[in-house]
Amino acid sequence: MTNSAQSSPREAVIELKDVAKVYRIYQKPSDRLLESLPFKKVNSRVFNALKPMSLSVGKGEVVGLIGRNGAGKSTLLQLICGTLPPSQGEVKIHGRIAALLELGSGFNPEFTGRENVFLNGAILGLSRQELEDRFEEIHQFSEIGDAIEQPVKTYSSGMFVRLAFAVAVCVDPDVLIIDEALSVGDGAFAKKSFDRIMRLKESGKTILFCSHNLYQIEAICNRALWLHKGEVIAQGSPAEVVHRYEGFLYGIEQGQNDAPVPDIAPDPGRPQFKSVWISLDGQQTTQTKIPVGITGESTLSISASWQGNAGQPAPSFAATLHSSDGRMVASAGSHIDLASISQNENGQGSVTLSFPHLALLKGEYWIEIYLLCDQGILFYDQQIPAARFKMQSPAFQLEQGIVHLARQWSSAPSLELKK
Ligand SMILES: Nc1ncnc2c1ncn2[C@@H]1O[C@H](COP(=O)(O)OP(=O)(O)OP(=O)(O)O)[C@@H](O)[C@H]1O
Repeated sequence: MTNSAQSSPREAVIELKDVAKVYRIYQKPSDRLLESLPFKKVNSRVFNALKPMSLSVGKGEVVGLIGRNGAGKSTLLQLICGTLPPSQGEVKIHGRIAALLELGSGFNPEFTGRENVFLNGAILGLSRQELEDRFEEIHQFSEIGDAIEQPVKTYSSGMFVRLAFAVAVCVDPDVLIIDEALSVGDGAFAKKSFDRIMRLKESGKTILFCSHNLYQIEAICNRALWLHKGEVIAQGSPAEVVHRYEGFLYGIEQGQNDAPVPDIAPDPGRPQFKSVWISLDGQQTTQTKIPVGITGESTLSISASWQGNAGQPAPSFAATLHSSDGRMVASAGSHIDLASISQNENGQGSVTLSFPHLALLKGEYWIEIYLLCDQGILFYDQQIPAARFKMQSPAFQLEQGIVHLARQWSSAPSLELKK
């Protein structure tokens, strides 16, 4: 892992050399105009949204940008897309770049959806004929129906996203840039979009996206880049970078660093939890905070029901177990364990995950639960915490740590141990 410029061994499709973005901040908006007048002195200060950085992204790489709000992720993506000019340095892109940045950016509000498809496609370098050939696919993908003939200023934000997404993925881009777009749109569309992104990834396209969803970064990317206050703090394998970043966020929660952690907001329209219940040794409890202690012999079960979308694959269910200091002790996901999850034709289903002989040592714990897409990457809903409980393990009273591991001992009255 490194925090300096990193060049990819693959053929580079994105190259940034010493690129920086500086904003001048004025006390009043009118000061910006006044400054252009000769001999007029106004108060302003310089803000480094992105400090000088170099970056090389190879063909077929999927790079995830992480960092807190205001870290410079969108700024970096906009510099790469060319929608923002750098204050210094050079940006080189080899190939066609399609981007999903701000909602509706690149669309002319007065033009119809159809006209915007042609305008956008032309900007991306497609000929009229190529666009005519692809128009039906784009229209179908967007699912906006007759609204394609209406000016886009009449569109809802959902319709905007659908059309923008359809254009971006159907124009056969070499590079796809996505600013948190994986989390927009309703359940069925988000899933379809996500599948399309995975297809682009599998076909060797280069993808750059930013997300606050660290699990998604680890699951999809082959490189992660952590930005903080306009600077690259670390880049390298997603598992390592996310681990370091999580440590930093954990420091924030403990008051050692300086800001709250952003939450993943569930979107309406996506599969959602309906009810969650906990059972101890088969006895259902109505409380999600179990007041009594659980011993190392107990079986703890967590059950959940959900309302999903009819005609969509059943979601995946995952749970994480945390100790009272916030550390994740264990996790389980139906997509990892290849557990079968079923739902009815109306998209309703339920699941129970049991931990027999819960071998945790004394202390307080909590469980978080998640509903994800069938591949276990796209988040639909979460409950944090879903349950809190206290372990009492009289049998292991003096043991220290978090978990009681099954063990065997051997000893010999000599210096030789049996192999
Ligand atoms: N036009 C502008 N003028 C001045 N400052 C700006 C301008 N645009 C962005 N900034 C500042 O640059 C910094 C980086 O912003 P950016 O949007 O890139 O962050 P981000 O990491 O994408 O955050 P988020 O996760 O909230 O989207 C922020 O402090 C932001 O306020």
